[in-house]
Amino acid sequence: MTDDPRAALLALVADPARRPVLLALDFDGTLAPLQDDPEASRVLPAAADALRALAAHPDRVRLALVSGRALADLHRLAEVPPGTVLIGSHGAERARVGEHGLDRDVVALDDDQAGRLARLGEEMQAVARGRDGVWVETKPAAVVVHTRLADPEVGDAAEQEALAVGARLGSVTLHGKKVVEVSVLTADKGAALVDLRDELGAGAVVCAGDDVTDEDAFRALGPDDLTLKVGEGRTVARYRTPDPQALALLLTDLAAALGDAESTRQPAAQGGPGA
Ligand SMILES: O=P(O)(O)OC[C@H]1O[C@H](O[C@H]2O[C@H](CO)[C@@H](O)[C@H](O)[C@H]2O)[C@H](O)[C@@H](O)[C@@H]1O
Repeated sequence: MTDDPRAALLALVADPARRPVLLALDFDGTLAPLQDDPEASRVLPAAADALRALAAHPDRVRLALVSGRALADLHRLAEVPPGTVLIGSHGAERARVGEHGLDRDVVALDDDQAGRLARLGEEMQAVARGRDGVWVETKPAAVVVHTRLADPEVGDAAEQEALAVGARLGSVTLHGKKVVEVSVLTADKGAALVDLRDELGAGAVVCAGDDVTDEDAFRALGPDDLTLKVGEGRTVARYRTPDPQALALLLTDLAAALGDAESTRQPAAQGGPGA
């Protein structure tokens, strides 16, 4: 078995027995380099071009973004091609990108969940209050405390308090990169990805991500799938690539390989030269 993710990826997608391959990609830190301001996050241009090219081969590859972002944010910022499935809020939200908008599921909270979400919002605002660089993001089923802009000791103290709030009020608490997210639902990226794979009848999954929540997705997959950690840090993923730029190159190579396969097939199918 190779340690080269490029060779493994191209071999997997070339195997007719594995079609279609579900290409499931995290957004922040994977397709989009991390930013101080989450509103500034965008898919790298080379990766965006590759995704558009890959979307032209739905018989070979299906695209999904699997993110912790609220679905509406993910759709607005990622600008992925029609046909792409968006999994947001770490699996709690899902939609498919259409030509004219989102075909989406709605998050339904019961009274207990809605009540805990409201209290989480209030208590997390109290955690951030008076701490420079600490701020709160609200999602349909979760509240997030961000500390990337804070001094390390200020951020660490805020994260510890946020974790304690999560232990009291949350169903799931995630401690990611300079972020504590508390959800009132029990979704995770792994369960959402397995559901999507089964629904699509995918022959294999390629999954890339950079943060601790992506480990849920890696763990949920099998030895015949391809898991790819982006960047440093402990992982259960089989392969590693250094950064989003390197991932964009892999996607570019994959799109080129599918394009080449298409262009070598077409002349014969259309009665072209040599037919
Ligand atoms: O699952 P992901 O697509 O990786 O989303 C995880 C979280 O991403 C965002 O926060 C992270 O990225 C920000 C922009 O680069 C960065 O400023 C922040 O420190 C990171 O934690 C997003 O704001 C969260 O809602 C997502 O859960």
